[in-house]
Amino acid sequence: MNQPLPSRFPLDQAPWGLLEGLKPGDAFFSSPATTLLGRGTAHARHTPDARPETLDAAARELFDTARAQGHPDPVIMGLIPFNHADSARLFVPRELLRAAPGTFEQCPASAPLETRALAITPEPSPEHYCQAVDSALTLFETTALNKVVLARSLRADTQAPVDAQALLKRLLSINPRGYNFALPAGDTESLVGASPELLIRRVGNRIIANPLAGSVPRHSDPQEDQRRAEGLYVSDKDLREHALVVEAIVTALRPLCRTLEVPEGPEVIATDRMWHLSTTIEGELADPTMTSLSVAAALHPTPAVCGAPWQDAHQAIASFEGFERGYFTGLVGWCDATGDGEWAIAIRCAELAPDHVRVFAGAGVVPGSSPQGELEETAAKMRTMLDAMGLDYEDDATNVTA
Ligand SMILES: C=C(O[C@H]1C=CC=C(C(=O)O)[C@@H]1O)C(=O)O
Repeated sequence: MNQPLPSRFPLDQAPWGLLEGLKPGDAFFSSPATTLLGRGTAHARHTPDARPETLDAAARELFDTARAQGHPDPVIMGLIPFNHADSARLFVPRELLRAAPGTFEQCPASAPLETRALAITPEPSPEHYCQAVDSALTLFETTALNKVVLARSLRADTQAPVDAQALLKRLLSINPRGYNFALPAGDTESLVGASPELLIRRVGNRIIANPLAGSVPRHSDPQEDQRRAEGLYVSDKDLREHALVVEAIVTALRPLCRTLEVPEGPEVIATDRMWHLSTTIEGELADPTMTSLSVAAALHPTPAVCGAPWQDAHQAIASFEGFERGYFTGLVGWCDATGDGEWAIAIRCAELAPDHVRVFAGAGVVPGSSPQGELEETAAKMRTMLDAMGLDYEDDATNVTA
């Protein structure tokens, strides 16, 4: 299922050429299956909330409006927030260009950006984060909560706006096989990232999900790096953390699917900075009219970004995390008028604003987690974006006394 999507659209040019055309206000999404550049906006909906029914209704309206105005084959691109109470941004681009996937590896290597930061502020502080993990560990003993994903962010005030196109080029040269994206996230903001995680791809009645959970930072020494990957395979804590995600996705997909293939155990995959436990689940939809967006909305948020049970985890995040996630740990992707599409989890990403950037990362907390371990995991995850922007930041170890 990682071969190019059978395209009903002409392939306009090589992927790299597509990226060269990215302008402020445009939307770019590349995956192992396709590359899309949405130029401008023909029709948009900023939904009042991100509940599945609201998203479905907004998508139907967008397709109807686009067709009524003469668009023969509209495609929706968009950002869906973590929180169901927040607004999603769905839009049909004025012009859509598509390229075949997979040739980013042959593209010229791009250097990291040289971002000048006036100040870098952790929001919340490392100390607050460690206390949040500690509070979650207490909840495991006293409530039904089994897992919660706790996140934090860094705000870097910048002298000049970070260039989304240059940042994407760098991300594609270090993560050519991931889900790389840049989409407008506000009047002057955009969300740019290199996610390793596919929530759902639909091609006809076939679907594929690729949840990740259970992680360890990579190491510059190849032997130690290998040792860490092997350790992840047998880490009880990480396998439990992973199993909860697979279980939730399988439970949500079963009623939607005629067939579902679930491997017995996870494999280990690498990004530039992390090793992750990964499971590829494939199935055949029972109702082939169900769109990629509807399937994504039915699954979101999985315990890879929220926790289990869902309501308890959501409550713990609202009580302990101390910042608004917005589109971070939401969804980014596209859906065409036949329902085919891809929705990746919006992680390993940064929000770019004219005078600052905000980088995010979260980590799954389960019984057996340690505050320091999760702090280090989130620091390592943030490095993908910090390195690409050329920003230096280390948590101040003296702050961290949970
Ligand atoms: C929430 C994030 O990662 C999720 C996805 C992969 C592995 C994860 C983990 O091992 O904790 C998280 O569930 C993030 O990267 O910010």
